[in-house]
Amino acid sequence: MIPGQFSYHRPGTLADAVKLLADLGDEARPLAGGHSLIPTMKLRLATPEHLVDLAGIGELKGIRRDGGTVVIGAMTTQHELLASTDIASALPILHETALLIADPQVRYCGTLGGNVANGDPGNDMPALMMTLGASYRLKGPGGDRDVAARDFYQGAYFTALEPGEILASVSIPVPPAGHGYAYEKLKRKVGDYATAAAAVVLTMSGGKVATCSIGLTNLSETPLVAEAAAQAVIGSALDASALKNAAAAAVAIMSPAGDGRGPAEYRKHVGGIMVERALKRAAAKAA
Ligand SMILES: Cc1cc2nc3c(=O)[nH]c(=O)nc-3n(C[C@H](O)[C@H](O)[C@H](O)COP(=O)(O)OP(=O)(O)OC[C@H]3O[C@@H](n4cnc5c(N)ncnc54)[C@H](O)[C@@H]3O)c2cc1C
Repeated sequence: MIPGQFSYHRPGTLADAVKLLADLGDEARPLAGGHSLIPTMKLRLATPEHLVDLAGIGELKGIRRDGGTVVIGAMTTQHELLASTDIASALPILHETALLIADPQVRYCGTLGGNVANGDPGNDMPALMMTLGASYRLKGPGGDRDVAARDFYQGAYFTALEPGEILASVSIPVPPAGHGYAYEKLKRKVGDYATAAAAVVLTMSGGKVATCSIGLTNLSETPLVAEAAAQAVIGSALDASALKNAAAAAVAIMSPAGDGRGPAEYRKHVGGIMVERALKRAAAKAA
């Protein structure tokens, strides 16, 4: 459980970090909270020769409102998300989801940027970011670009990040006032990754679902957007048959691996239940 040898770098600006990563090449990795990368290095599943610590870069921190969007610096910790009254009021589902990640010790160190950049299908934030229609600002040697969260995840631990690019911030459109939301996560014990989880953001009008977005965590090698499941409830009063149709449409796109959290069929089954529960709870919260 001792990592291989590496050199440690601590740039003070984002520009310096980008330059370092470009100069050091393939064997360099950004280090955020270290709560995924360091355990992976201890298991020798990753053996980077250089770690570029982003902790000293002030421009990667903070939460600010920009019109109808909340912009969150990549190095903002999950604890800081939970402490933010802006997040609690504008993006309550982000508060709810952050609270379901691991335990306080992990949340003090783990960052939003590290959580979404890692490409781990078990992480909770990626599916939520897809549900909310978030986009990621990437900075690299070739300049800046914005990538929609929905286009970012390409395979397990495989994302749209190009070599040398750093995820600088996450921009999240604020859902309309009165929206309903829920993140339902089944886990074996407090602090565990999801066996299956579903995020729902919806609006209701006249007792019927007007808009709906559904995301799924740890039910495939990437986070998923369940488009057909959302379509199955739009226009309905969320009666039993609409809920069943939505769950079935979501299950149809799931392809989890069987692992210590259960066989694939079990995880798909409970994934459908998470979708139903999240829809019901979100609708009950909608104004
Ligand atoms: C015991 C335990 C339980 C956990 N349970 C959960 C859970 O239930 N749900 C959950 O969602 N997470 C869970 N986590 C993960 C944790 O929440 C962190 O979010 C996660 O470790 C990644 O964030 P980090 O800041 O630690 O990133 P790091 O570990 O520092 O980095 C992770 C990866 O992302 C890259 N990276 C980091 N930041 C950037 C950036 N800005 N730009 C480009 N690349 C970057 C790194 O190079 C590395 O490859 C758990 C972790 C532990 C140790």
